[in-house]
Amino acid sequence: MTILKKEHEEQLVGAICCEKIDSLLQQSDFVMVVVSLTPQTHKLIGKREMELMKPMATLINISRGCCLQMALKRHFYSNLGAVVDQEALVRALQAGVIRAAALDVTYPEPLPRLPSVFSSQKHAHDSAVRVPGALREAQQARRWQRLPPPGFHILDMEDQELPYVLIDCIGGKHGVYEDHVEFLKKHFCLITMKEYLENKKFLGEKITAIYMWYHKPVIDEELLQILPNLKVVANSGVGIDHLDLNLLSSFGVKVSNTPFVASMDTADLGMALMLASARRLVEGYQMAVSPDTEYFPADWLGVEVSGTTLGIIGMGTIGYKVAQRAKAFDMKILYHNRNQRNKEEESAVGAIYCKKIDDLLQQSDFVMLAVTLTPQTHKLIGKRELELMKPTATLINISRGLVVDQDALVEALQNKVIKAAALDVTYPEPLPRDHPLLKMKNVIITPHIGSATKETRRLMMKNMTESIEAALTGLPIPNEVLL
Ligand SMILES: O=CC(=O)O
Repeated sequence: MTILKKEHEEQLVGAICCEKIDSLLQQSDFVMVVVSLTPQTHKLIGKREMELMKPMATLINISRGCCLQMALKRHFYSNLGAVVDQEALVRALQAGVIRAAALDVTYPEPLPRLPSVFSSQKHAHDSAVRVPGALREAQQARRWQRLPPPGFHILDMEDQELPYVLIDCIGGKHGVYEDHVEFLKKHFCLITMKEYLENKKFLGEKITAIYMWYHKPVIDEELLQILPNLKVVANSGVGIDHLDLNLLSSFGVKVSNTPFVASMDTADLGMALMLASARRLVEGYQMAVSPDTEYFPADWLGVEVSGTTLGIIGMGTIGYKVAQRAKAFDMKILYHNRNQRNKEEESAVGAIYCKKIDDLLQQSDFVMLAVTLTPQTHKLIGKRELELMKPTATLINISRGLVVDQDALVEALQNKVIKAAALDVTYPEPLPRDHPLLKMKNVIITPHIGSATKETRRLMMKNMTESIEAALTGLPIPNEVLL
């Protein structure tokens, strides 16, 4: 807040000083508490402050939950304890005043085991302090399933003016999000797979586009044969490895994807996986909430990220955004890519090109995979490549599971050829529940969530709409995937 007084320091990091804490609280999506605990900062963030925060905001505390000296001298500081008023925080989280909290510090430490809102709530096994927002979203998702799909009327005159676009279904686990439907219905007459199957002959002739939301509906030759007027498949996300581009092209069907909107979120997730793996976040969380924890051991260590070497394999839009983020962590950045980036792009992030992937593998502390899955990148990282990596290195995969030879990875982790892995993607997805990767402490796995944020998914939907409209009016298709 008030520490960055000098203008040049502010400019260096692009920080804006808020003289009043209130204005910071009101504007921030994430509020990170980094102050020392003093009598002045004691319970600096209380009920009033939390109520000033956005309902979607997250409070992060890496300063002090409690100060040992103060705890010891509790009789002197009977009303001292922490920078955050923890009781107020619990109430704020329970009431949905703020979305979430992420705490490296609490008072006391560890928190009392049971009963405690931090360890005893219904969803205490989730990897975060309770998040009322997430509960709300789950309830909403359930509500979607209960609602009948929005009506589709073939005879509606207004609908007939709109292009007929095939979707898989609405709502549920795999369907088009219900809150996207209002927007989509302004542009298209949406036909669900179920409706199409019930009226194949009529609708087959009318459908001119497929809106492929997370790989659904599945497109095969049989479907293409029944859709003679199909012009375009708009695919959500970046990866198109689930599509047979040659087959689509042989039917004269164009394809688009949404490579740019998903790149920031995917790069963020790459960083999150790298940090979480290095700092053993998942294990740490489990220790913090375990009913058996009596003290926090001082010999429980992770490895540092700042100042180490990151090797990025695949320097496309996502890889480059990872590099931009890693630069802020003072990392040495190596990259391997089919094509070398130009000098300006390289120096903007301080990245060094490795023409040979082997050089990158040998030098990196973290190897991050951000390539597209193609026949050339299929099992790009196998036994040989893993053996080239440092025994202290971590492999992070935010691209596609099949870029890595998964059996070789299991073996490398078991034999300590490399230290750890953090994977957003595997094959298959999800992994069979008895898969060895699921049992390893040095492996973090997330459920393919690179682009899984509300805003990005909405932007994706808008991109897909633009691509369909362009294709149907004969305009150049934004983000057309070329063979
Ligand atoms: O994996 C996600 C995507 O391809 O966008």
